[in-house]
Amino acid sequence: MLAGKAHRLSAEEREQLLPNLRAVGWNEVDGRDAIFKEFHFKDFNRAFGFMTRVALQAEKLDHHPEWFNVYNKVHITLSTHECAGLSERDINLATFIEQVAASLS
Ligand SMILES: C[C@H](O)[C@H](O)[C@H]1CNC2=NC(N)=NC(=O)C2=N1
Repeated sequence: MLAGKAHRLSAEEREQLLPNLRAVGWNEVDGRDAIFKEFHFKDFNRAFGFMTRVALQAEKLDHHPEWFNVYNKVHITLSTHECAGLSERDINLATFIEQVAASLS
């Protein structure tokens, strides 16, 4: 799960890993090494159901999102404190988040 220390993704790793996430709406944050996406659901129930599933997995992975929710919207920023930037942990969590969102829409 948390195998060893997190390292900031290299340029090569970014080129390999980020396009898939960009293609589904994740963007790099200006002025900070992090990724961001805005999710919209049908209603609060769907949004909170989504957050609940993500929260349980985040706790399992010991890797947690920075997020903001109003009604049916959930804004998520992912970054890794340990390396002060984007690591593979963020990619893994974003990939899991996509699976949950797909199963709820
Ligand atoms: C002490 C604890 O393991 C760390 O603070 C974990 C918890 N959750 C985390 N979440 C995120 N997004 N980045 C981290 O570096 C991180 N570190």
